[in-house]
Amino acid sequence: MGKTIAEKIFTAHLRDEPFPGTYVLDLDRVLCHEITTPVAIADLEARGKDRVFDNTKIKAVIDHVTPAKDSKTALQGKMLRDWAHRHAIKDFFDVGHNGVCHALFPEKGYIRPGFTVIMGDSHTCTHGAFGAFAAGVGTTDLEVGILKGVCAFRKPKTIRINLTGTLAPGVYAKDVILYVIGQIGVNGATDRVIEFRGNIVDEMSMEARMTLSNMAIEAGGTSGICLPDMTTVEYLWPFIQNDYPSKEAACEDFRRWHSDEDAVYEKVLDFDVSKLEPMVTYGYKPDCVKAVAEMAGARVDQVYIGTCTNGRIEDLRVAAAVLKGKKIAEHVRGIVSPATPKIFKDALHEGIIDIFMDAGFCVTNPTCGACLGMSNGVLAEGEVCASTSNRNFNGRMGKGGMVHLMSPATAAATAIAGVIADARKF
Ligand SMILES: CC(C)[C@H](C(=O)O)[C@@H](O)C(=O)O
Ligand code: SF4
Repeated sequence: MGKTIAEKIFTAHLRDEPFPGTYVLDLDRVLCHEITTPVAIADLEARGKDRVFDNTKIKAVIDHVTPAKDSKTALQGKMLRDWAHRHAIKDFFDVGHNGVCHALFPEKGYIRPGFTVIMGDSHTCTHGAFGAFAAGVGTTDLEVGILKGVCAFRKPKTIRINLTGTLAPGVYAKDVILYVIGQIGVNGATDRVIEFRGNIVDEMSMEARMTLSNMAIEAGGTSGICLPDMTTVEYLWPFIQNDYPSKEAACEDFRRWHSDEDAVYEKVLDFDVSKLEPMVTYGYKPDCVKAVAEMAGARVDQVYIGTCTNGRIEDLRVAAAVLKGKKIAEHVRGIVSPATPKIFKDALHEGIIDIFMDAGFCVTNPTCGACLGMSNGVLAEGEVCASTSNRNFNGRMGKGGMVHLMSPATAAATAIAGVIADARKF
């Protein structure tokens, strides 16, 4: 019987099977940020176990609120910083070098096909875009991961989602994933691995695949995996060029992680997305999804472009193409947070930052900040934000505030119009 990519990764990393169906896996990466890791660190310290399994496999960043906004966030940052220094964690990113974890770590080349990755963050599924098994975990698992480099998972049941057809101009990975979540629901993939397949995924850039995988958790998915191919090789090439004689050789090697033709899936879902239109959310759950056309005209107070979903250079390019030479509506506060310092610099050199600023946007340093309503753009009661992020829970960006999720193109058009708008009309 054939195996899925997740099953192959599990087999290759199996340390122990304490109960049937429960696999203890060796970890290639334990990623850390300043909101959840300090809790694990404090507990390890209290238990006299302030150790790390391998300081080269642990990567850490202060990203959620940075620079610190108050004493509490300053302490969270300090705890992570002191811990990273104490254990000589070389790949630790602080003010001036830091960015949103799920954009920064892939950009640094830390994620490879076939890897097992955990982090105390629900959007760890993003890294599945590289053909890795990447999952968000709670404090206890994070502690064990830090200490021993292992994590227990249940046998991976996989839902294969085939995305086929041709994406219409102005329709992006974000529209695809919003549509998929709208179709399968916020519990549609609970405790399941989603394997994204089909020509639409094959044709996507790594950035677009990360957008897709990023939101697997919004359908309950443990991980959202894309199969590694030449696009993966091209993205990783600066980091792997000494390991392979050629890109073709790397690509061939990555094929180890392809699901077998006769792999068994719990479910196979087919979506032809040729007729798909730009999508937007309307309620307080990510599966409350409608076509932008149906929501056009709904007023917004703020437009936020950034985050681990859509704060990458490709996203900023798309938004800038819509904004170029235009001004955002007077009543709209436009905020753009390039997800990493590299993205910020690239955007600067490409003239994208100029376009945003000339349009009336405020450009923040790379941080999660507004995405989870912690800094740099918290909403007031009753306010509405058009956002390129991944969560629209009630009060997510500020108590009493409402969030509409959308693509960077739709967000840019919405900023100009001051109401939800279709970028294809601009
Ligand atoms: C702070 C962190 C635990 C949280 C998560 O796990 O997702 C955050 O990144 C979010 O998006 O809400
Ligand atoms: S950008 Fe938003 S969703 Fe992503 S890790 Fe940060 S807070 Fe979580």
